[in-house]
Amino acid sequence: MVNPIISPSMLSSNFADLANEAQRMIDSGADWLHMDVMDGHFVPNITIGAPVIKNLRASHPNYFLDCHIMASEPEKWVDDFAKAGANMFTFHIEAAIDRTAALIEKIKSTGMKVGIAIKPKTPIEWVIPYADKVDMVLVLTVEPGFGGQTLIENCLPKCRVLRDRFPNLNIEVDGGITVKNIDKLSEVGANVIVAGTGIFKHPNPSEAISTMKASVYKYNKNSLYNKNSLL
Ligand SMILES: O=C(CO)[C@H](O)[C@H](O)COP(=O)(O)O
Ligand SMILES: [Fe+2]
Repeated sequence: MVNPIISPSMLSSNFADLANEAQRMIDSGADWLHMDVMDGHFVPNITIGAPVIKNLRASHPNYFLDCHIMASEPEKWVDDFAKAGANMFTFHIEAAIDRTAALIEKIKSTGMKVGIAIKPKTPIEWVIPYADKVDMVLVLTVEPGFGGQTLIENCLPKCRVLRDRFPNLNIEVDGGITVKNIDKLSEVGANVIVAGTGIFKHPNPSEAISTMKASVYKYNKNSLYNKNSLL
């Protein structure tokens, strides 16, 4: 298995002060920074693109930028994100169902890590054929597009299916996760935790991050080790 990783969603930060907000999360114990990229077409919202990643990379060379690409044509953005300094490029399989293998290879060829994301209503069977070819699978636990939604619990069995079949896979969960429900995610084998509202709106973000990390350790302590660390 792999390491517990906490990746605060910068969607909940003050974008006008992004560099300081990112630093605040790292100082609070974040392992990665989750960057939500929305194109206004795949999802009904627009956020940031590669220029923002480039500026954040320039001011903070060592941060792991975990880019969640909610775009209808993910292949269009691979080179821009690679040049901008993204570490992980996670695309939605719903946007690339007929060309998933080629897209995985394209992302790998740039040196970025590859993730595949699935929406709540997408069956887990769609990603199983690719799970041993990528660095991470992202199981969305809300409909993508907005922060601050409620966790959809019927997404959780997908993590258990993946963990049982792929003990060394990074399984990321994203949407509606807080210190109150983190144990449910840890219990089904998720090891990469994204939280926006659950960290930024917590009175003590550093405490929220350490509570989430402790939960992942607690439920997976017999199988967690460093071998496949992405850091
Ligand atoms: O991908 C996302 C939305 O599409 C966000 O990463 C996610 O919703 C995080 O925000 P919150 O923790 O507030 O739900
Ligand atoms: Fe996200």
